[in-house]
Amino acid sequence: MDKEFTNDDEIKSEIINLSAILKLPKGTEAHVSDIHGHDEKYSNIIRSGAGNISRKVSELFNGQLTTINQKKLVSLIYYPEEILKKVIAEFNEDNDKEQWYFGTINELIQILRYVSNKHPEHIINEALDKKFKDLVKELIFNDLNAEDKRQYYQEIVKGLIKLNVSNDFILVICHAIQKLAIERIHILGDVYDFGPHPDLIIKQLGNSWQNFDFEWGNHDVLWMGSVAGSKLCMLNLIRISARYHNLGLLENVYGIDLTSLIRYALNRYISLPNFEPKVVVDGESDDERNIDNCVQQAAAIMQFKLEGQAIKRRPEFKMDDRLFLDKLSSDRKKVTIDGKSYSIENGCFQTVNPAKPYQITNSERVVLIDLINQFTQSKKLNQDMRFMANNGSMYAKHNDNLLFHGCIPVDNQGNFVEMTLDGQRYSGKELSDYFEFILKDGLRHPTTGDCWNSDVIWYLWEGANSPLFAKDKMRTFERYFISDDKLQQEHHNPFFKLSHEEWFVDKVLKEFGLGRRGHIINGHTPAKEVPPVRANQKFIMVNGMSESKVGADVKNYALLIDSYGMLLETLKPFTSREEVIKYMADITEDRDVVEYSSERKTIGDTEYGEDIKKQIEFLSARLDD
Ligand SMILES: O=P(O)(O)OC[C@H]1O[C@](O)(COP(=O)(O)O)[C@@H](O)[C@@H]1O
Ligand SMILES: [Mn+2]
Repeated sequence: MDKEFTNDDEIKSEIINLSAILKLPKGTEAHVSDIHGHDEKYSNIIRSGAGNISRKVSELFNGQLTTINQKKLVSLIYYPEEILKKVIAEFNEDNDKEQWYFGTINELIQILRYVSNKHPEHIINEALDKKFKDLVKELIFNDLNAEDKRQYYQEIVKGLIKLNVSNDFILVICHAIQKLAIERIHILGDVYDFGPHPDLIIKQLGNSWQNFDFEWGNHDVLWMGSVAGSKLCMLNLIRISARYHNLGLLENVYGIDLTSLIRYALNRYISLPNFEPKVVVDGESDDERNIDNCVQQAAAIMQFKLEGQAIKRRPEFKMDDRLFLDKLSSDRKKVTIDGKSYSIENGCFQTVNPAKPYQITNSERVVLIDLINQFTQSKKLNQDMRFMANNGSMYAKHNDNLLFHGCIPVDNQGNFVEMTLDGQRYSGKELSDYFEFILKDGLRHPTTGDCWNSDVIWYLWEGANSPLFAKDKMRTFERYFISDDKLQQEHHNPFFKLSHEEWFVDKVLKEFGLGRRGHIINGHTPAKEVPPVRANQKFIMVNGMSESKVGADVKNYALLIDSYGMLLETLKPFTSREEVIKYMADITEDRDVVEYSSERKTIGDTEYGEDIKKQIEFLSARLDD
């Protein structure tokens, strides 16, 4: 309890206040996923309240404002700085401009009032910039349409225009609407990957007004694992960064000097078609493409070697079928897999010693030591990864719902898969708990040597029983070198097939101590052909934003849970901030009700409400003393 009370009256007043909060409608939660480092896309989601703001606007103004005027209002709320400039520049007459201010401020105040009605006054106070706090509150708590108040309101707006502060006033209201539209944001993994600025997402969250939590994704683990000292996590991360022309993030943001790696890569490798970076970036030079290509090869080969060592060190991971370097033919043009010989296309195995294929060379060792020291010591990387670790978990339970990135590994019958790790058997919830313990422990005790923590953290990236990877094998080797569709295919854990069945969802919820009225909400897997809502509305797959990786035909979603139920927002493909502003594009393409109850949920029905009830009990006990 933070507050100090000096007398019983103060305690009584607090009890009354807290009891009243319990009766307010439950705040809106937003679930998004797979941001993959695209900060502008993330910002677009936050500014639009994950679709909640346009919904509020249409609820309020359908029948009053045309669709185009609603659209203009909505984009003003999302990007007030830019849209204001654009709109104001279009007025020739002062009178028109004045009328616009009158109308717009009135509409914005109505929206702010609407999104405020769920929040206790102290939250509204926090959401408002102190510059105009009293004035805005005066307006939102009054009915401006009442005859005697209209005059009063008009004088206020006239004053704002006369004193030339109406733009600032609009900014304050728009920002407050953005803040109050969502109470908590759940980020279902893969904040990091190939996108240009995951660091800016972390920065935004650091200043976040909303409550938030991460449910880590497999890519996040690569980044956290690198800081914990896992060379395998680091090599995968570098390989992917080069593949998507994103090494600049490491160099410019995280201060990792890649000189030794680049020099080594250019020395030992020449560009190959199978290592062509997967994106073409405006203004990128041939030299840069060559670097991306060769670095990818250098990282891939070191990865395959160190993977071989880890697989042999850890038989319990059961990954022997991922050992390839000892199955190359002597001319390195063929590889034997499951007794069958396959042609290697564009191999780059010149540093692989046939006698000791998993041994790294001296030059590789020098590069690796340089890099892993830098990764574990980068101040900024440490800060951001600790932020991810401290605000995240393998899964979260929130108001009866179970949230995670990928899956809970099961067999075809839906039995939780057992793994023996460090002499103990784990499955289901306990397996996830164990992985979380190891990841956090690894970050608390970073070490660049080959240790248990590092190996387990790497397993989380690509092991068959990793809840975050959620597939059988990561076919990196096959996808680079063997042109055989079947061999390149990765198969999802049976969890996904079973996720259509209600009994199975109930079973998973039970495993995590949750009841049958809960839901499973996850990300990771783009819903291409399959519906995102399954198992009698108990399973919702929110794949937020990975269309840039898997193609534009994949739908993006955000799930909103408010006091009435659940809404699935189908998000429009995001191009860029400039385009969104230019076309005044809304975020939502479609909106589906997943669950609706006319009986509104209150804060009293939530976990936050449970905390408040405990506080009330505690305070009441003090009164009885
Ligand atoms: O498209 P790329 O760059 O080849 O990456 C494919 C790899 O990414 C993964 O899909 C993992 O990334 P996601 O978590 O974003 O799906 C692997 O399963 C797969 O091998
Ligand atoms: Mn993922």
